[in-house]
Amino acid sequence: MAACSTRGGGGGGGKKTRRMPQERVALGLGRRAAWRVAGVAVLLLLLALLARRAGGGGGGAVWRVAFVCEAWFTVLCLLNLNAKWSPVRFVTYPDNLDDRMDELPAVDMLVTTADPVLEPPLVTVNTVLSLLALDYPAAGERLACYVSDDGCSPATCYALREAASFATAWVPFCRRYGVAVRAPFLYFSSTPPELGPLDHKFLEDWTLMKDEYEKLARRIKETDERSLLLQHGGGEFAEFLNVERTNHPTIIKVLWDNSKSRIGEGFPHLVYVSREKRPMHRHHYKAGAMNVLMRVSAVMTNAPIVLNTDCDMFANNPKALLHAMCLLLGFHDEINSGFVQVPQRFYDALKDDPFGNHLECFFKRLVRGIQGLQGPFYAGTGCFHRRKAIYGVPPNCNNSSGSSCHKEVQTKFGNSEELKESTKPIISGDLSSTKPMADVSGRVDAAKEVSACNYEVGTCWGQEVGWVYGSLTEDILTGQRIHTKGWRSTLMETEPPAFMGSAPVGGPASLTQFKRWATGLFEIIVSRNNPVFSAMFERLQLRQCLGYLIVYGWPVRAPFELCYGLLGPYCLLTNQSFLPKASEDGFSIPFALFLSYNAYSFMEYKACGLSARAWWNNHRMQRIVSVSAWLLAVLTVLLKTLGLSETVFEVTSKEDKAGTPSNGDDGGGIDGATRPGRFTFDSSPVFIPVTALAMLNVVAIGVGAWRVAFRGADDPAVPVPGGAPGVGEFVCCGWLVLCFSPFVRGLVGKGSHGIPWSVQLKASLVVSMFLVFCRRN
Ligand SMILES: O=c1ccn([C@@H]2O[C@H](COP(=O)(O)OP(=O)(O)O[C@H]3O[C@H](CO)[C@@H](O)[C@H](O)[C@H]3O)[C@@H](O)[C@H]2O)c(=O)[nH]1
Ligand SMILES: [Mn+2]
Repeated sequence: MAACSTRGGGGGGGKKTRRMPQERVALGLGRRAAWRVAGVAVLLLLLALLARRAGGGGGGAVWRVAFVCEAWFTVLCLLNLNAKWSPVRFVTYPDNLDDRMDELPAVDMLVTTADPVLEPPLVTVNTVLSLLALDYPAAGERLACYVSDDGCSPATCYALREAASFATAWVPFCRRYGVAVRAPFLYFSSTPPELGPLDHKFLEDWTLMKDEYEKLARRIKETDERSLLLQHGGGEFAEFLNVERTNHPTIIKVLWDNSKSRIGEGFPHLVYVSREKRPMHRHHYKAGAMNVLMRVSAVMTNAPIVLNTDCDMFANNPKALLHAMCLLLGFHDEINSGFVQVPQRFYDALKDDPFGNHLECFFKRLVRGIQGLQGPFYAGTGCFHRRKAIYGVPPNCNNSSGSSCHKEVQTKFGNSEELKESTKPIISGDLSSTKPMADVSGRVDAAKEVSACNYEVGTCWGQEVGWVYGSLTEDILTGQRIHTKGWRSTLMETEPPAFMGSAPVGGPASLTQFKRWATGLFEIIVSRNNPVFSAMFERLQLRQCLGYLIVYGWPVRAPFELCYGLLGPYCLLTNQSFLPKASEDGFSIPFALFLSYNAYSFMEYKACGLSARAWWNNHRMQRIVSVSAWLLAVLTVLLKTLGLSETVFEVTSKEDKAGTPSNGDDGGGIDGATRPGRFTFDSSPVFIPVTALAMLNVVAIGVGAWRVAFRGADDPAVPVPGGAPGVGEFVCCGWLVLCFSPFVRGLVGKGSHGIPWSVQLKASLVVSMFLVFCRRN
């Protein structure tokens, strides 16, 4: 690919002195020092423990296993220390953009959906409506919204068409009254805001809008695909007749062309895209869908900035685009903002994060830390990209448009003349010069050409260009590719949060999501995309690379945590120890480590404004996830590497809370037969290891206690190195039982709160095998 020299200046920033629309804020000196000292203290304790083990004192196989695991924990501690060393935050001031309103770049907003059952069309419709109603100067000319439907569902297409016509009233309503939440389901789930005594007109409009939304929601919920096709057969939905989800040509529908059917100031174009699918062809899940949307939007509107959100992540702050512009235009050099990521937030969040998937502490501590290096990871949704960076072009490089490069452009982007032409202004990097094309409807054929499933053959799409293939976590991998080219990224933290989505609830859904993430992350480590290569041979900074390794290291934790978790029960069962005795002076090291590590992570949650319960839930879920989802992910990838299986993107089910707004109960309380915060189970193998570990630890504590009570009775005085177990081993097992308490309760629970007997049976078998193993040793 074209190698470019780095020149300063350039980019979208102006040279005149202007009020800066963003400000970089570092953590106060005192607090930064305190965190560093605390982190170093934990690290020193780990090193002390390792030194003690290396210097003898115990011995035996268990000590060696413990040494290896603790060495790994020390590596993790070091990586974390590196990442969290100098945290940074950006504050944005959209008002300071006032004098540039005419120059703000066009934005293409890309939304993906994949399954009309797991992702009900009404959820997607709310996301799309919230995007169409965003505040932006000349929104009708500068914004366009594209929805990719991998489900190829006429119901989704119909829902979006209805949404477009609802938007003709909804968008002006939002603008007129400065509506705060522009996803109608959420807006209408509470009583109308009080605007003052004179707002009779507002109340009237509000009631009318709510009524219209309820009708829309009902229409969408009541359509089924079959009757839609029968009713409209041959008509508008004819293209969906006789198609299979995995085998169909491209369907593209311009549902709203602002240049044709304009009302008032207008609102963004809306385009429905269902890319071509063929059974023999690999489609690369979301990454493939995003690449098609990139090309379709390129030949239609070609905005230099691209916003990407999942179908359930609605815009929650009407000024989201303006805040993003503060970060995209607010630096003098484009290199600083290759992309702008919004921390994921969840609108229906259960109290205290019972499933450990709200990621709040992750974003506030780790990602802000990384922001002090090269910048946050790309998290898949709520992200503003420069099209140029997505095209694999390094910052401040604009020489790919010369005629000598024509061949190169073709191999990179493919054969479409329209697409090749569209890359020129993008690569030049001038955000304001790229005027969106007016005639969207006239571009459908060009768009179909670039959505064909063999368009990418022989091009750089999926590697050097676009979303990167080869991992189920295409997001972090694509972000890494961008950082590797030398770009930096920023985190956009606003109040209220720019986007809100839904987090999976319950054991099976949460663990499936964690498993998919870990599978994707592990796929990256064992591939040529490993960031260590990028740091060695390209422009990924070393410390940023170490930051990536923290996240990629999640699945690698599994074997170590599993072994470490087995040490306690093994020692209690075989009458050995892997920790110093309470009477020995070495005991103070693991004791202090246990206290200080937990105090440190507890303080992190407190500093993020989270409760003690949230800390505990996350700690507990990390232990559970490590030996369930992470473990299975590692096995899946190993099987894939051996060519025995494929990894599959299992879409998270999005609960349809976007239905007709509930009357009366507007506190958002979720009711239903299962209590939402409690762990639920199904017969998936992911539950077997933790169930087995929970059983094993309970048994081990029992055996150990029995031995203490009747000490010496019939114990053969085996001279085990390190001696019999002490308080340390009991604490380890007890702590694990506490962490696995949802499973301990699940052993006796009923319905979905109980662990299915098939899982219990398999877990008991595993436990029995372990007991036999212990007797042999
Ligand atoms: O074949 C597919 C599969 C998924 N998707 C879309 O991908 C998005 C994310 O899927 P979801 O099931 O919601 O996964 P999450 O774990 O919630 O998503 C996070 O993690 C994913 C990587 O595992 C990223 O792609 C997402 O952006 C990120 O929000 C959704 O909009 C889907 O419609 C597709 O378009 N095509
Ligand atoms: Mn999701």
